Amino acid sequence: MEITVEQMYNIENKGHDMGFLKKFMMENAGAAAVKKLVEKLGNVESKNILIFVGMGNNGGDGLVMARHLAGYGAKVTVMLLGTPENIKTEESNWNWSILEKMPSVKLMTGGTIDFNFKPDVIVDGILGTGISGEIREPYASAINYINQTNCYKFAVDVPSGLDPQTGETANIYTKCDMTVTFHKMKQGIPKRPDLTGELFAEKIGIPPEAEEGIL
Ligand SMILES: NC(=O)C1=CN([C@@H]2O[C@H](COP(=O)(O)OP(=O)(O)OC[C@H]3O[C@@H](n4cnc5c(N)ncnc54)[C@H](OP(=O)(O)O)[C@@H]3O)[C@@H](O)[C@H]2O)[C@H](O)CC1
Ligand SMILES: [K+]
Repeated sequence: MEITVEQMYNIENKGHDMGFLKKFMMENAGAAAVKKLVEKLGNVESKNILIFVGMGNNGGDGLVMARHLAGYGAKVTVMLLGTPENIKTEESNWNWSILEKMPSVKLMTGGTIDFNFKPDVIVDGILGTGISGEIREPYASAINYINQTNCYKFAVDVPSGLDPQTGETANIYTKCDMTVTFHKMKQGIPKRPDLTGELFAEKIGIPPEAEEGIL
């Protein structure tokens, strides 16, 4: 079953109100994404994994992935596309704070695209269901870097720049090898298999009762 982005936000909010906090959804989303990525790649130990993180909860999912991937022994670098004080949500901030206590994860901020290593894997945690309009900097430079870099690319929830509701693309967008969306498939995502690559919808523990009156 495919649902609308509006339905997804309503289900998220109802689940949160039931006590299954967005922080728990984010944890399960990041964990599910890492499970699929590691299943696909096999051993990620010592692999250079570069995670681009937007300032919203798509970025938050990327922050959770960073922590889990460090646990698998990957060499993780997080590029926050802004400054930590401008992280939009409490649940994203919570995960950023954990990473600040983890020397095993390299944190970069501000969005200046300049790395002294070639990534084996890039994770696109830039934009998800909160996308609106032309892609602004530094998100645009990050998307261009991802498309210009030859490595395995993984999209969190949806390739950034692809509208998960309509399946239309913004002025620029990422082209990925795998996409993991959460809870249920959003209507626009399956329209662009050329951008999503292998596509999965993973459950993240939202109570089925959170869909009552919405689906
Ligand atoms: N569905 C679920 O059960 C869960 C979903 N999760 C993840 O949450 C995101 C949606 O998070 P949200 O914070 O609502 O939105 P995004 O992170 O996608 O984007 C918002 C940020 O992006 C900026 N933005 C928006 N459009 C543009 C643009 N064209 N150019 C540049 N920047 C843009 C926006 O900035 P503003 O200034 O506009 O506020 C925000 O900073 C969903 O996709 C999932 O990944 C939960 O984490 C887990 C459960
Ligand atoms: K994304």
